[in-house]
Amino acid sequence: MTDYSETTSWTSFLKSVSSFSGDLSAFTAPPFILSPVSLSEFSQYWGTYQDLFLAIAQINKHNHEAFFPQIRSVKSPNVTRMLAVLQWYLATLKCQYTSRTQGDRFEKKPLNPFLGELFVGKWENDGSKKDDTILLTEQVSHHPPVNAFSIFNEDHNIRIQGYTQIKSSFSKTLKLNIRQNGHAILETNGHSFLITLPALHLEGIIVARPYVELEDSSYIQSSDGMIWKIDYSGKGYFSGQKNSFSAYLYKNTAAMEKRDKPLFTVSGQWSGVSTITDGNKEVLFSDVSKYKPHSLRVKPISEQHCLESRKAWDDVARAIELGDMKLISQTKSKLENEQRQLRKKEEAGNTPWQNRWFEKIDIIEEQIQPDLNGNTYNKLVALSKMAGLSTKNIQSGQKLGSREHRKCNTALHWAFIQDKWLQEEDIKV
Ligand SMILES: CCC(=O)OC[C@H](C)CC[C@H]1O[C@H]2C[C@H]3[C@@H]4CC=C5C[C@@H](O)CC[C@]5(C)[C@H]4CC[C@]3(C)[C@H]2[C@@H]1C
Repeated sequence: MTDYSETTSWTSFLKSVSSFSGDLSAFTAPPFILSPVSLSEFSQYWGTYQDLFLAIAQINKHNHEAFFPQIRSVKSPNVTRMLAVLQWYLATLKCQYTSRTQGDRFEKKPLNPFLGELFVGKWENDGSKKDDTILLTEQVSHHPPVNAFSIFNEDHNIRIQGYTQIKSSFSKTLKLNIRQNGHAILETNGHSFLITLPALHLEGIIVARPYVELEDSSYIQSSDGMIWKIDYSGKGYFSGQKNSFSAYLYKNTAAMEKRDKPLFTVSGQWSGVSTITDGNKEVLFSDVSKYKPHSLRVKPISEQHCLESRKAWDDVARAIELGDMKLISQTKSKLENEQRQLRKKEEAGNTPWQNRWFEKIDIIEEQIQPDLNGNTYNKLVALSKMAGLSTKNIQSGQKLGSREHRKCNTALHWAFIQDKWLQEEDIKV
């Protein structure tokens, strides 16, 4: 296991980050900390556990008791569905935040997606072609960097869409703090769920072996009224285990605010084993290592469009794999100059870049009404209202009436436009 912490490149890098706050891409980190993978690939983690994702769509009043036989007090399909959503969500956290640090690997700096960068793929499930789950991601903004995604399975009638905009800063103790604007909205068979994005930070930077730790709380608000509140903690938080959490299911937000007794409490490690209170017993709820991750099928680079991530970054990725700093900066500058030329041309011709499959929705100006039967953005307004959460452009999961909510007066969000995908002619999955 290589120890980079004593290398001059890492110590000088640490000196440079201590005055850092702002856009991660403003950094030239040493080659060993650069990842050949673009950040536009990270939205795939929402779909990696296909079995758990599709199970949410399969629950109904006839079969719901079969899903958590070990939990005696589950009586309704809605509660079963909320448990299945949490089980899938916990598995996505393991993917999102630990899949790159298995074994002796450590977190690296992903490539910073260019405006319009696309990453598409599919999970081939057993059934018909229509049973494939499709992943579409698009870098809808470069300043600030925003990645939007849509994952859908037609046969199972389940889809999730959302976007994330990360803001980063280094603390005095060289912890890299990451806050996310954005959200995810899951919809299936008339039920919808608003999922807020957790805050995180990177530990282990001093010793050049960074890994992610989640912090604070996030929420999952169901259109059925119930809400999960998930509190994160880790190693060092009152000497807890790393990747720890406690999730509380309330019948609605009022019960959560009043701190009524939760319907269920699930706790443990989101990257491992967790248990659930069932009456006065603790029973196993989830062991993420038992679930089969599904790898995403991505076309070979030779068949990809020039806007597709792995094709566009191929030269840079090879240079990073060679660890050749000169070649890395040459190939990166080539791509970045091409992008700068495009922006200049658009500005000169007054032809701004057109987003491909997503468009910006102004929740405030367009006065979008809360409507659980409306389109995804009526649902965003309705679910946020149910959860008492802000829909403004602030960190995900902040309460209405919070200082950030009062200080911000914009509410611009990114919506997936299905018709734009149906009319797509150049990009194949
Ligand atoms: C100055 C920045 C720098 O180079 O620091 C080097 C650090 C040692 C590496 C920091 C990088 O660590 C990566 C972890 C990435 C997050 C992982 C998962 C997710 C979830 C996904 O749904 C949205 C994106 C997000 C939040 C990633 C954001 C970017 C992170 C923090 C990378 C850091 C740059």
